[in-house]
Amino acid sequence: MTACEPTATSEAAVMEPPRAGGPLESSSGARDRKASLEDGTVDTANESSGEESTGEREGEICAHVEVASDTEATEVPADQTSSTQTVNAKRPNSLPVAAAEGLGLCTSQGDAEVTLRMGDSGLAAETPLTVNQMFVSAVERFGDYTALSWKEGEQQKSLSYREYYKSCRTAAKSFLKLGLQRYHGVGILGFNSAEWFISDIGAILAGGFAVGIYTTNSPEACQYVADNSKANIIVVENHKQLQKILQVEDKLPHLKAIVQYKDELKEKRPNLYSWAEFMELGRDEADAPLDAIVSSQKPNQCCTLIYTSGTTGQPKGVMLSHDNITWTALSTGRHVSLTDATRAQEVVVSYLPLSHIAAQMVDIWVTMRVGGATHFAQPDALKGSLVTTLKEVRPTAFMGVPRVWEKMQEKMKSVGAKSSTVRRKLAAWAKDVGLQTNLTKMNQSEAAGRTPFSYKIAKQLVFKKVRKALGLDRCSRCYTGAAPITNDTLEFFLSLDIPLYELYGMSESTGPHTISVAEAFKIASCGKEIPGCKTKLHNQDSEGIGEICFWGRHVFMGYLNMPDKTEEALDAEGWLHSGDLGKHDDNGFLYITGRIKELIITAGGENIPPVPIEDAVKKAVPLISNAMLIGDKRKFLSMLLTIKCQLNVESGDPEDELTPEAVELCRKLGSNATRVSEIAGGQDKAIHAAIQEGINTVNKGASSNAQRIQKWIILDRDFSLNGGELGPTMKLKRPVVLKMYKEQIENFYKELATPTSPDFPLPAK
Ligand SMILES: Nc1ncnc2c1ncn2[C@@H]1O[C@H](COP(=O)(O)OP(=O)(O)OP(=O)(O)O)[C@@H](O)[C@H]1O
Repeated sequence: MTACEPTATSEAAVMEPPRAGGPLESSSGARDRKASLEDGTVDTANESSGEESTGEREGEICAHVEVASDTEATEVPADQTSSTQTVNAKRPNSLPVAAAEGLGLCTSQGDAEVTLRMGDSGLAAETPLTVNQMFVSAVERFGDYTALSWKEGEQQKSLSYREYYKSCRTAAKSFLKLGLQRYHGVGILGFNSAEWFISDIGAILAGGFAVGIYTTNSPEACQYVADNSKANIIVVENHKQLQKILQVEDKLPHLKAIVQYKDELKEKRPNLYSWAEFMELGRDEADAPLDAIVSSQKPNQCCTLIYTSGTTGQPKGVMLSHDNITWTALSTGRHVSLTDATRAQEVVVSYLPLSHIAAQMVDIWVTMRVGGATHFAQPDALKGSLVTTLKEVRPTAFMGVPRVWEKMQEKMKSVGAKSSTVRRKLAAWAKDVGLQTNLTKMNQSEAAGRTPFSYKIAKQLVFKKVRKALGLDRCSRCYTGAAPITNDTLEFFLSLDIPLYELYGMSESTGPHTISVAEAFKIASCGKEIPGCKTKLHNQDSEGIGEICFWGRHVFMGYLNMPDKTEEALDAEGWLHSGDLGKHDDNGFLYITGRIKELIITAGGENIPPVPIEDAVKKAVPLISNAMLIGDKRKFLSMLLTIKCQLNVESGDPEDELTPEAVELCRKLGSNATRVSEIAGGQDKAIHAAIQEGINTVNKGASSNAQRIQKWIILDRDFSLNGGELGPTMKLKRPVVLKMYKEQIENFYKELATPTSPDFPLPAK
């Protein structure tokens, strides 16, 4: 397809993908990574529908941008038009590279339009839709099906698709009445709930941006997001979240109103509304102004901002277009073969932070595409109630970030450790059978298809019971993603006949880029691209490892008001550079091998990916909860370690008390410690010796002296979400940890002599 694809409301600018390493690629000079592309070190494994990129296409792109700029037809209320009119003016693209080459694939302006990356066949060629169009279609097909459900006390509540849509429209009218302007944010700060979804979609229908704010954000971090997105309205969950906004309210010039969706308002303030008051505002408003806004929206305009959690620096506002969302939901649903509600309704449990794209995609958008039902977990889901909810709801698909699966694994192990010898032996036998059978199936060897009898027995005696105990007995698809998971956890669940299908992507790719599925599953691989997307491995080394780059309609529009960062992320042809390293196997399965964005480059110039070393240490010393390797611009490597401890049930904060598993491990090592403080102080010789031994083992496997850990320290508190050391997907926020433990780190490097022995004896205190 080389022409604009007309949509129900407008024409959206479109573009077909460039061929990896094609002529356009070499036309940019500015970026380092281009040089190696020109060397021809490009993987084209997934180019089946790749088109030759030509100079003519550049011309086409310009033309399409102009078409897009000329197609504003619908009349929109006066206070909604100003930004849109700016779009219609032939504004130069904000990016120097884009401007120079006439590309319209990206922008850093919230009110701009981009060229859609249409393909000429298959899903990539599907007609682009706005969020409203997708929702209307869902209501037409699944109007009376349950869309959202939740528990209030002992009562079960729900909304059908028809009611859900109506509520979103009412919320949209209320937002407009409160003064929401086009392309301004509606911040949403709270735990997953129907109100969260309704605020999100209401904001989009009203022409604003839906902007999730992490509940763990400090007042200042909330302020940053609200200010950056020019939020006119902030929707908060409760009094606690309200206090954060009130603390920074004076510094938010665009803020007009705050809405609190749970609990009674504890105080009266002008422009503070309860949820009921808020919905009342829009209840009797006329339809016409909202309809005019909705029909003026185009698929290639921004509707959602996802703020990155800052594992690699200052949070950035990832601009997602209507098409990014509606198309990615379509492609993902197809890829994982979700069932349409008219045949059997899919059910998911919503509990992961909704300000993250993974949760939004799964809980809101993919589920809507197939008419599925989303059930809201309790706010204390991650503090322990999740499994209870899972057992009540029995989801058909379930997504957990690695930490969720690790927690389940730890819990199951500690329960298993307390069971009788016979039960333990039975479980060990069943797990062995489960692992072998699943690995055989995975490798599709000769034996595939012939399920051994022992597997059938293990399934009856163990696997079915485990699934039931986890609430996963109806769940044919269990996913992990958004952060790296260890092989240990993958194998643990595979041995229990629960294959974890891995999902890989970024906020900048509207969530998923690759997902493994039952029919194409390889342990430790993130699977293959969702249909209509392509991968390029940039600057490959001799092992075929290169930077993973994405192409497709899931690639974001750009970072809001950050042209430089946008230009860093997207090359001149529009390939999204992930900053992750990966390789393909012969069958096109993608494996993530590291993150360029967290590579340690020592003072000696050695490039060291920290995660494999950190994982190896955690494996060698199971007592360790988190490990962070230090060594960037340093003469040798050192490591910060934390110990597995209990979490406070209320706050989720790490406590001093060790987990039962950790206490037992200490016993085995000859220590009576029950608290982190007894270990962190350095007085527990047995534990120190065991950690040193584990580190020595890891050091022995190091490929060079520079890759050996020379010093380490046990910190007195585990890393946590609340503490700020971990992001919402439990990825380490390395810059935060570096800052928090600056003193301890400096102590590592104070000594004059550089230790080089792999058995460097004493840990720093
Ligand atoms: N299955 C996976 N395996 C390994 N790493 C993954 C996986 N899925 C996602 N990631 C990592 O997460 C990154 C995407 O993170 P995301 O877009 O969610 O941003 P974030 O958590 O907000 O952090 P940041 O602030 O670094 O952008 C990927 O680039 C990759 O490094």
